[in-house]
Amino acid sequence: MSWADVSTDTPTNPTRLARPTRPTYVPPHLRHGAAVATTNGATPIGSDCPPEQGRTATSRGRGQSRGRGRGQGWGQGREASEANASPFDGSEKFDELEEVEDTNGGLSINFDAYEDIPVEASGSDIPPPVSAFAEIHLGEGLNQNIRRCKYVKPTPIQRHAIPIAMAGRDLMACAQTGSGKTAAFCFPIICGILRNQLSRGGARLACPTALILSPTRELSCQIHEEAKKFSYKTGLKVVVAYGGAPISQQFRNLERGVDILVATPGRLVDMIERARVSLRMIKYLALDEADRMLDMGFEPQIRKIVEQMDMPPPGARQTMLFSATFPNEIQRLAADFLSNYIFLSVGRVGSSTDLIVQRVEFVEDTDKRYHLMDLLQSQMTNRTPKKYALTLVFVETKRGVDALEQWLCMNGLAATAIHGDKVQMERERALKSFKSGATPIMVATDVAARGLDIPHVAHVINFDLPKAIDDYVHRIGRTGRAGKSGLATAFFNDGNLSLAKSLVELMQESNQEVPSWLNQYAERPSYGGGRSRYGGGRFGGHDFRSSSQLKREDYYSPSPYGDVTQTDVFVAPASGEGYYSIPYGEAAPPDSYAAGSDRYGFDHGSIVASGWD
Ligand SMILES: Nc1ncnc2c1ncn2[C@@H]1O[C@H](COP(=O)(O)OP(=O)(O)OP(=O)(O)O)[C@@H](O)[C@H]1O
Repeated sequence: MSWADVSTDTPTNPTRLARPTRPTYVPPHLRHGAAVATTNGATPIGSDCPPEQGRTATSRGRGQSRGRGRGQGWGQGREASEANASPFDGSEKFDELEEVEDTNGGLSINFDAYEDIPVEASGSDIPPPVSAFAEIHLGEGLNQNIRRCKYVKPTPIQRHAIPIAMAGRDLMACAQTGSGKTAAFCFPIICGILRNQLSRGGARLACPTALILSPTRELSCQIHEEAKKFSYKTGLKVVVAYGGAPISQQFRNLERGVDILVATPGRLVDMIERARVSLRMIKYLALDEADRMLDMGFEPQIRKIVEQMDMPPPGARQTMLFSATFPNEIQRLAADFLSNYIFLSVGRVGSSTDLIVQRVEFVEDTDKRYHLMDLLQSQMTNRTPKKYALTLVFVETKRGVDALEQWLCMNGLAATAIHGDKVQMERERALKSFKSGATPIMVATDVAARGLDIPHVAHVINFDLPKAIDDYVHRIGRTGRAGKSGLATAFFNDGNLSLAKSLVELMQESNQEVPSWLNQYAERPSYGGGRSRYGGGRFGGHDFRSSSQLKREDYYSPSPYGDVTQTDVFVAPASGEGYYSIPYGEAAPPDSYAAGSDRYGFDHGSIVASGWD
C-alpha cells in the first residue's frame, strides 16, 4: 500500500529506525520556506526549486484548509479551477497557424542539447542519416505541415530513423523521452501512403493502410492529434479508436474512411471481432512505447492483433517499434514481428536526458505528504510572475492517487487526478485542466507515465517510486522535453531498496549528483546487488542480436556509414559524422532474466496495479 492511500489528515506515527541518512523532519509551520538542515547530504526539502514554478504564495499548509473548491490563488479548489479550465487545445488551432519559415530557430527546441548523443545502428545496409528535412523527399504537403509545426530541423532520432523508414526498412528504435519519436514514425507513414497513393475511401468494413498502436487512451489521442497535424490538407484520414468512449461514434468516424488508424489494443480487438475493421491492407505498423506494448500486460493482445488476425506478415508490411526503453528480453519478443530490421538507439537506451535535474530525497512514508507540501510551497514562493509551471506527482495506486488529490485540495492546492479507474470523461477533464494550468498539480498513476507531451511540466515528483527503473525513466521524461530543462524529485525510503542500484547507475550516466546515502544503499549486496536491466557498454543499450549467441557473420558492415568493415555495430555522434565501430567482442552481454522472475524480478501484480489500461 502506498502511503498516499491513507485518507486521514493526520499521519500515523510508526516506530522510526534510527538512520543517519534521513533529512530532519521539520513541521511545515516551522519552516517558513527556509532550507531544512540535513545530516546526510540529501537535498534540503524545499530548496533549489526552479524559480518559474508555482502560482501564488497564498496556498495553505496543514490545518489551513478552507475545504475543496473554496480557496484562493493557487489554493483555489479543484472544482472552481476545473470549471475555469481553458478550452484551448493546441490541435484545434492548427488551422490558424501560419507557415513559418526559419524564424528564431523554429520552436524553442534546444538542439544543442542533443548534439553529440551517441548513436548506435546495427543491421544490414543501413541508410545514412540526414541533417535536414529537405534532404528527405517527404512531399510538398507534408513539408508544408512540418513548417506549420515550426519544425525547422530534425531531431537526432528523426535524422536517423526517417531515412531508414523511408527506405522501407523495419526498425526497432530507441531514443530518449521527449526527443521527437512520434514524428519519426508518422512522417514516413504519411509520406509512404501519399507516395504510393494508398489512400482509401469509406466503407462499412474499415481497411486502414497504417496502424499505430499505443498503450493508453490519452497517448493514442495525442498521437492522433499529431498525425492529423502532419497530414493536414493532404487528404489522408486519420482516425483514433480507444476504450472508454462510445464505440458507435468511432465506427462512424471509420465509415468516413481511414488511412491511418491510431488505436489502443483492447478497442481495436473489439472492432476487429465485430467485423468493423480489417487489417488485411496494412502496409505500415508502428508500435509506440513498444516495450510496454510487448510487456506481460499487452503482449497477448498485440500477438492477437499482429499474428492472429488478417494482418500481412513481416516482410509484407513495414513494422516500426519505438520506445525510450528497450530491455533485451523485450527486444527478443519484438524480433518476432520484424523482418531484417535495423536496430537504432539514439542516446543511451533507457537513459534519462541530462536536461532533467534529478533529486532523490530520503522521506519516510509517514512524512511524504508534508514533504510534498513543502516542495509545492517552495515552488510557489520562488515562482516567476506570469510563468505557469505544472507539477506531476506519481503515486503507486489508484486509491492513493484519489486520497492524495483530496488531501491537496483540502489543503488549498488546486490539484486534479488521473488513473485507470476514472471514467474517460473524468480522465479527459483532468488532463485538460492540468494542461491549461487551471489545476497545476496532477496526481497520477503510471497511466500518465508514458508518451504524454504536456508543455510546461516543470516538475515531476515520484511520491512513490516505481518498482522498475524503466518506469522511472518514462515518468521523469514528462518534463525536460524537446530540449527544455526540467526537475524530477523522488521520495526514497527502505521500501525502494531494490531500485537503488539502477537508480544510482541512471543518475550517474545522466551526470546527476548522487547523494552519498543513496550510494550506500546501492552498494548493499542484499539491496543493491540486483542486476540492472540495462546491458553494459558505453551507453548501455545495444541491439540484443549483438550478444554472443549470434555468429559474427550475422552482422553486416553498413557501408553507407563509412568505410568501416568487418564490424558489427556502428556508433556515431548524433551529427552523423565520425562513425566508429565497436568490435564484436565488446558488444554488451545479453540481459537475461533470472528463471522464474519477470524481467524486473518483481511481483507482476504490483506492476499491473499501477494503473494501466
Ligand atoms: N523536429 C522538431 N522540431 C521541433 N520540435 C519537435 C521536433 N520533433 C518533435 N518536436 C516536439 O518535441 C516534443 C516531443 O516529441 P514527442 O512527443 O514525439 O517525443 P517522444 O520522443 O515520443 O517522447 P516520449 O518518449 O515521452 O514518448 C513534441 O512537443 C514535439 O512537437
